[in-house]
Amino acid sequence: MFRIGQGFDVHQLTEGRPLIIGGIEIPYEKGLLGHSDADVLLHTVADACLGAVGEGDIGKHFPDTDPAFKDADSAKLLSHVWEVVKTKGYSLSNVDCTIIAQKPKMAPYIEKMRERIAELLEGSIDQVNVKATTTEKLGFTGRGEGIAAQAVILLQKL
Ligand SMILES: Nc1ccn([C@@H]2O[C@H](COP(=O)(O)O)[C@@H](O)[C@H]2O)c(=O)n1
Ligand SMILES: C[C@@]1(CO)OP(=O)(O)OP(=O)(O)OC[C@H]1O
Repeated sequence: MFRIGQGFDVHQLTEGRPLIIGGIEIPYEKGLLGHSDADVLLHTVADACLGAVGEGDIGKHFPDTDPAFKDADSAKLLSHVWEVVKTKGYSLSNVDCTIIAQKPKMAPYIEKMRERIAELLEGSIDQVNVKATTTEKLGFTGRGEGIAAQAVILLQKL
């Protein structure tokens, strides 16, 4: 039995924060703003996982009003979500993600992101795809005001 889920997330770019995407710190003049470390890609994957198993979204599991999640490592949040998925009897078939960012260039970091996501979802790198696109300078991503990410995941019953 298969279950599909999709995720979408956006965080604002601001000065004075590290840029962490897919569990990887990327050298850049700005970082993403959030209650947690604001890892837009791991949040998106977590939401896709929760969607696939009908468990709501990360805001339900980790409220942004809870001080426990202030500056939280999103890898830990995704690991917790993955435990929920496993408890329901599912394993990873594959996940496909897109980062939407005008800058910086993601290409040098994509393989490391795939490795980290595969590790967190207890799969192999060939089960994880990460892409990046600009929006050709259009919209909030194109103006460099924020970064968005989306993901589609397929889970299979163990
Ligand atoms: N932040 C980004 C955006 C894009 N890339 C890579 O560049 C390719 C071309 O992007 P377009 O938006 O012009 O289609 C894209 O396919 C990615 O390989 C990137 O590394 N980082
Ligand atoms: C991750 C959480 C944790 O408090 O906070 P944020 O970093 O603000 O990220 P968001 O994508 O808005 O999701 C809400 C929260 O679950």
